[in-house]
Amino acid sequence: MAIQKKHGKGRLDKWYKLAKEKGYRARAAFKLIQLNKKYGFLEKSKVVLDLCAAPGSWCQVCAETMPKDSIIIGVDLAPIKPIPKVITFQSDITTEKCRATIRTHLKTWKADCVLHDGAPNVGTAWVQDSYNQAELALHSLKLATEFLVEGGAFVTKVFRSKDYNSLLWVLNQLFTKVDATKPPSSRNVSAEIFVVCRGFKAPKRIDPRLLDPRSVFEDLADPAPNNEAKVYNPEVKKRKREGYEEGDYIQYKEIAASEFIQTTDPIAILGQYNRLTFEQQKNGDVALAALDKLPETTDEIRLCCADLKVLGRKEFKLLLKWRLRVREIFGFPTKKTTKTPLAEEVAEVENMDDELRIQEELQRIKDKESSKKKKERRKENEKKQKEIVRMQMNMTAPMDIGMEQEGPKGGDSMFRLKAIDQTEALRRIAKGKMTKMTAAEFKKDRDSGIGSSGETDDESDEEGDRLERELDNMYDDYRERKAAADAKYRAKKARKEHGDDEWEGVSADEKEESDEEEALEEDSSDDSDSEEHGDTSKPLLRDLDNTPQDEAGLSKRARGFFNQDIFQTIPGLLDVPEDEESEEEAMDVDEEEEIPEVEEPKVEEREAEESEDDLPTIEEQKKMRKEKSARKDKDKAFDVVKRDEDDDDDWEAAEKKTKDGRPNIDIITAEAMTLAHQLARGEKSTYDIIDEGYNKYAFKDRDGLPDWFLDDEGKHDRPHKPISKEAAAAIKEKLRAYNARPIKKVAEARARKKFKQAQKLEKLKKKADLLAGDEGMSEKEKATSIAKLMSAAGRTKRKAPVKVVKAQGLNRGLSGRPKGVKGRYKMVDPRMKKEMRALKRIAKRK
Ligand SMILES: C[S@@+](CC[C@H](N)C(=O)[O-])C[C@H]1O[C@@H](n2cnc3c(N)ncnc32)[C@H](O)[C@@H]1O
Repeated sequence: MAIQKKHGKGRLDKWYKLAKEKGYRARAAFKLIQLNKKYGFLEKSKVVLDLCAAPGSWCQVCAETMPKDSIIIGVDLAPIKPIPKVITFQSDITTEKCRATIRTHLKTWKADCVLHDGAPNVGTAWVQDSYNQAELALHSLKLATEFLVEGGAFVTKVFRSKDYNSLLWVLNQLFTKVDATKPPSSRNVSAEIFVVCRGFKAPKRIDPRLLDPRSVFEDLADPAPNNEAKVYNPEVKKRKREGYEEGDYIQYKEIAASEFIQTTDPIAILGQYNRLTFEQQKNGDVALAALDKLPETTDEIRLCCADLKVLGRKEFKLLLKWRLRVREIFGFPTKKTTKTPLAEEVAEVENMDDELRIQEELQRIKDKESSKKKKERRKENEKKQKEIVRMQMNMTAPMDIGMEQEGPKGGDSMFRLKAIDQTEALRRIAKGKMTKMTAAEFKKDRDSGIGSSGETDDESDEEGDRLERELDNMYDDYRERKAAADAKYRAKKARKEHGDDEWEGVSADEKEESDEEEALEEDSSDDSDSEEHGDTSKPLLRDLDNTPQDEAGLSKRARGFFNQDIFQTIPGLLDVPEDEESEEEAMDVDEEEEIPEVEEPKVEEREAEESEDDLPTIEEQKKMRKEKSARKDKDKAFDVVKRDEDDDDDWEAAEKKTKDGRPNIDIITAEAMTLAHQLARGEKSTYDIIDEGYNKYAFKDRDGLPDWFLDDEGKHDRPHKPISKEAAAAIKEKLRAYNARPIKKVAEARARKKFKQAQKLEKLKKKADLLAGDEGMSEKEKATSIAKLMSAAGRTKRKAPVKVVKAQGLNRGLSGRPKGVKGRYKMVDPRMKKEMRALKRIAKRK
């Protein structure tokens, strides 16, 4: 593999050529393109500050990538040729002047992104180069902290050197995300690396030391770590032993043992030095003399101190222990006495401790909670387990173990599958897995030292199966009992007993299915109704039969049907004991009273209302027309009934479906009425009705017939049951009453009016009471004031007259206020006006 040349033509690599081709001023453009491709910070930015921008390829990329009308400011020591849409100026980014110029350009704006690709003049010693680079990066960071918006991004170039970590540490303090990367277009031979920092924290106050190169790269880059508490780590030792420090070319080094005692970084000493010496004469150290005399300074220790390079892990530990003991004797701070001797320097460590403490606390709470939950679960499981055993021994009913969930009315929940399903344990029972699961859980608990269960999985399985079977049986039982109480079911059963399974034209299977469906439907529908359930079937039966039946054996619905005038002539149909009847009457009256009575306006009144001023609005007129046509439709349907009065046979022609295809309920009701009438009068027996069911329409051979034919047949090929005159009259009456009812809107308006009047009256009453109770007034005064009050209340406020607007020309068919009309207005249709006048004329003539 050919090694890339750093100088001469070796520089002209593919990126160089590509940059030329694309018109970028430097190959560096691709570094930004690639960084942005990875982190996408440019697309989101509206303001960018490019520090050390010459010759300007990064500015070019920014102008291309950022949204239109973005602000791009480029600064460099060297001049930058103008770039469209980019502000450039010449300045040293480390100076105050540069900062002020940027401020004048940005005004009050903040940058979304600060870029720094600065490189100091290279060529001096490598160490110096890298330091300058790091320093320049720190300067750019300083500018970034001033101009960046919260959450903004900062991209800087650094060289991997000993200052790199310090810089990274500082960046991490100021940004939420810090990533170091080397884009593909950056030469491998180059030590440069790019750090992309996102989510600027924008702290209100930044410690100036954080941005001061001297503190960052001297103090922080190589701080004396507090290794007090650290256990010996050979890795550390190894790292420290690597090579020689700069300007440190002495191979053999020794240090006074007292230094080792006093230092905060004993591991560094152990790694860097060959010997810990006790030679006092040489050092004249009092501490060393004391140390030398200490009984803790054993021969073994002295031997270890003599040659540190040959020591193993065990010996290092021995020396560290000795140091701690001595420090205690000498009264130096140890881990026991103080946690952070360099509290000021390593303030972050303190924060870390806080964080750790919080985390520990959280973890402790979590553990406590989960153990509490476990305990509860275990208890619950134990309880259920016991109950299941008791149940198997017929000592208890399933609901005692939570199989039953109280319904909203404490209802019939024993077999409400949904409710059962809500109980996790029961879901498991239903699957026959509960005990298995429980056993497994118990086992798990037992393993973890919680709970106990002596059951095996197989036993649990058996139990589960048995429970499931029991539950199934009980459910079947319940359905049987419930269905038996159902009138519908009784009727079906009776049909079955007669061997009339095909009576309804349904196969036995289908019937069974529908029966089942019904049972399920009842299940759910009866849930809310029933009040009790369970061990006794009595309340269940009573609840299912909840449809109130009167003494005549009729349900409320049936009573409503037979209460129609048509049946009044039939003696004994609705006979009930007198007291009960009167009770019911009273109830009816009450019910009637509750509904606001709405009087039907007399024809004259209506006519009076339809004076010129009160002509219906367009909307009302439309509605009225609709209603009129609906009434006409009804009348048409009613024509059929009319015909009956002339000729009963015409009923044969009555259509059971209206034009829109819906069943003609009036005809059907009339048929039902007739049938009921006949049954009630004893003109027909149930047997006759069943017998009538066997007719030519009951059996149809549809095989091979086209759909259109079957459709047509379905519509017309039906039996037409007779309708009696009484039934027709009843329906007619019903329709008349229906037509006579005011439209909903009118009824509502009247009810509103009534309500307001009542409110007004209430107020008046109160006022009159107050006046009457006023002792300072004579009786006459009271009477006159009350009379005044009454007359004032009687006076209605005169509303501004309603303006009548004729709907014609442009106004016709328009909804909303017509142009140039203020206040209340009414749109009238002149055509409607004419029609109504004509109607009046005709009525007069008649
Ligand atoms: C690698 S070039 C920048 C290339 C640039 N990003 C581009 O795409 O065209 C490094 C630049 O840093 C500039 N520079 C170095 N020290 C500087 C300082 N203190 N203030 C301003 N610019 C500086 C140099 O003049 C040089 O032009």
